[in-house]
Amino acid sequence: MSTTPGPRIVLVGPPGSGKSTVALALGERWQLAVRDTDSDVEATAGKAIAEIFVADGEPVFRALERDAVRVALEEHDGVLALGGGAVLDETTQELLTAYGAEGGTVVFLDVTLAHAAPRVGFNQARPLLLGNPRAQWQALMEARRPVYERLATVRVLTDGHRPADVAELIEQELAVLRRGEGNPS
Ligand SMILES: Nc1ncnc2c1ncn2[C@@H]1O[C@H](COP(=O)(O)OP(=O)(O)O)[C@@H](O)[C@H]1O
Ligand SMILES: O=C(O)C1=C[C@@H](OP(=O)(O)O)[C@@H](O)[C@H](O)C1
Ligand SMILES: [Mg+2]
Repeated sequence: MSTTPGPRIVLVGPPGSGKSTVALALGERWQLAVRDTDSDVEATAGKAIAEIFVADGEPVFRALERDAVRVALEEHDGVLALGGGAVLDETTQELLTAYGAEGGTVVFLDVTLAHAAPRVGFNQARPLLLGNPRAQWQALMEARRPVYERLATVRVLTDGHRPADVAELIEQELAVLRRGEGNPS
């Protein structure tokens, strides 16, 4: 296993890719603590994300999120799930690039619209998807895909896999990478 300081693994990807759920599955599988920056932001703000968007606006949410990611990368050593848009922040991009370069694992949980749609149900809990949720999701995925791909050290397509199976796929991918680097697992 990696001796890189910071989280054992960081999950990125669009809403509905399963970051929060797969983080819990990985935590269970590896017996590691699980942290989610969306929960950290809600705890700091004392309100739900949708409420922050409505009452304070997206820029306030993004600033809270930037701080939450920085702190979690510094002090969390288990499984870390980010919010889907966290990677758009430049500081966060720099931190994740450095983390990856030092041997950290950033997994891009990929998913197609057809599989993301039934998962998120496109309800009120995700304020960015209000209006025309499918079109919004597609537009944000198109804009973000290059960023997810650039920052990730591993990509796993989650279509048709249950969360526990995605956790297993991630473990398999990491084992393949370790073998490629000449390290016995
Ligand atoms: N691989 C999966 N297959 C089916 N449903 C999933 C999968 N991953 C997550 N879900 C469900 O989809 C919803 C959104 O998952 P979540 O983990 O919150 O995604 P994210 O954090 O990436 O937005 C949840 O209801 C969750 O139970
Ligand atoms: O994609 C985004 O910009 C967002 C994704 C959400 O997290 P999930 O990706 O965990 O749903 C949450 O951070 C917020 O609603 C904004
Ligand atoms: Mg989430």
